[in-house]
Amino acid sequence: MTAAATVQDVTMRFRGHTALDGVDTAFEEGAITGLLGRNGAGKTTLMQVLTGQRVPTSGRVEVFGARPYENDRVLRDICFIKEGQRYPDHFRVQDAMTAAGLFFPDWDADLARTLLADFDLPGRRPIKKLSRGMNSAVGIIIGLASRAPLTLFDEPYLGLDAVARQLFYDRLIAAYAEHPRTVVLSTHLIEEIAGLLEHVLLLDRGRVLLDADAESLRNSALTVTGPEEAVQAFARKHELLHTESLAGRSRAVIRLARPADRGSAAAHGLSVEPTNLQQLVVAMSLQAPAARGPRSLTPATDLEEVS
Ligand SMILES: Nc1ncnc2c1ncn2[C@@H]1O[C@H](COP(=O)(O)OP(=O)(O)OP(=O)(O)O)[C@@H](O)[C@H]1O
Repeated sequence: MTAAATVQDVTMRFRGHTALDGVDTAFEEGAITGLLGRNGAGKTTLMQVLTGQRVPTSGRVEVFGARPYENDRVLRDICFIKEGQRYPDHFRVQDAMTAAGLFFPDWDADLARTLLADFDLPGRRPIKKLSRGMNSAVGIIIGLASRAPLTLFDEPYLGLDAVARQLFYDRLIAAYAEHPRTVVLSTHLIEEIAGLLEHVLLLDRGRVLLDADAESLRNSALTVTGPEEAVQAFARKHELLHTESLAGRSRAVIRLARPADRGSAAAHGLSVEPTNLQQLVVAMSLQAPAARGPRSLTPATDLEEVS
């Protein structure tokens, strides 16, 4: 794979708190990666180090072959859309589009115009008078029309209704099909975006819990139901992520040792359903703390100033 961005053993400490803890990963060029994890898992922090907004305490970050910090050549190729994006007070919607057009070398003005109409955004209205959802739509339009080779959306939906979110997903796929680029999308609405993702990076308390392509993930997890003992016998051969039992029957989310083992659940007398991405992420995130034990406190000597 060709990586648009690589993150090597990156740790980011804030005062008394480790937001990223030895993160190793790579973002494949031309793929859509879902950056998932519970509140405080480190998603925004990872996006900040990728976009040169923060320098990690240790480790190495490269985007398009170079460090992103204060590197204009690299930063021009990155668009980072955050939740609740702020704009200068006097900006109208059209001013935000014009400013973005000046900044991004690959800006697609036609696409921006089409998207303004799609999202029903009045170009002349001051941004500070927009509703919360309309404000989010401005960011989404800039992200899509930037055609930036690395585009990151950090939970960009604040206040966006279901119709507008669907519009975002549809337009993202269309824009991506026309001009493939590297997209990183962080969200808690996992099932809504599951179908868009080619890769999944799941963080938990600053560490990578899962880094896998979406297709193999879909094939590797399943939910089985049956007599408690039969479920346990099956689970012992694989990885048990989550289980609930009632009156001698169990339902378990399992990560298979090998995708080919999928059929063997029926041989154990179990009924099988597919596990969706959200169930898998929830099961893995719930399991993680017990497996790892409590996070140790950061030594005082390692503290970093909080900005
Ligand atoms: N400037 C800062 N100073 C101190 N701690 C910080 C700072 N920025 C982030 N953190 C802490 O780092 C951890 C990771 O935060 P981050 O915003 O990256 O999480 P997240 O996965 O994006 O969460 P959410 O899904 O809630 O947006 C949190 O515990 C947060 O409180």
